[in-house]
Amino acid sequence: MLIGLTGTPGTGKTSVSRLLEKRRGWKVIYLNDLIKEEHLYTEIDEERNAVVADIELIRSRLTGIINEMEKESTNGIVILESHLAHHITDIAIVLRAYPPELKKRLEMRGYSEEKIKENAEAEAIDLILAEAFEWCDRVYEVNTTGRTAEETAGDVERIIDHLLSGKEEELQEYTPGSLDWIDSVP
Ligand SMILES: Nc1ncnc2c1ncn2[C@@H]1O[C@H](COP(=O)(O)OP(=O)(O)O)[C@@H](O)[C@H]1O
Repeated sequence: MLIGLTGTPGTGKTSVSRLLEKRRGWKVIYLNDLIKEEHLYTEIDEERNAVVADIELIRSRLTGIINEMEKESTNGIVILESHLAHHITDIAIVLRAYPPELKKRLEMRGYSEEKIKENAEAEAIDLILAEAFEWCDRVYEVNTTGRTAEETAGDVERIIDHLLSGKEEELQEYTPGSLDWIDSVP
């Protein structure tokens, strides 16, 4: 089963993925690294120090990788980790962080003022969540605010375990739409 773990940069996708790899033996594809390593992009945006991902190229490259990894992974779970994951997967778990807290996390990571502002504003308007609704069949939302990476990993683990056991009806607490942070960016 392929699960997209998405969310604005700084919400904790990488931290959570590393914890779940260790704890559960689930395979993780760190998509942003793969995009750069294998040039799965159309151009480099020098100004924003970012690349413009080629989603079609990524999709075709991932097909073979995912089939292989599902065979090797515990329970056949493959996590696609990236703020782009929801463009690829049918199931998306969207990590959220209250923008003022997100800003602090990104400051700790040495992001520029401009990139911090851009990401905090994207988080405030639910940008990734809205995209996930557009692209995915099933979307779950995990609020990481005021919690540790360990606790968030526990939330993601609980969602995946319920998907594996077919008990999605017990995942109401992760139903998207309860967060309204539109006025949270100073
Ligand atoms: N509840 C939480 N869940 C995940 N990460 C958290 C949480 N609280 C604080 N953090 C911290 O926020 C940062 C998230 O960074 P990272 O995992 O690289 O995010 P992303 O991969 O989404 O850009 C890490 O330093 C992590 O320790």
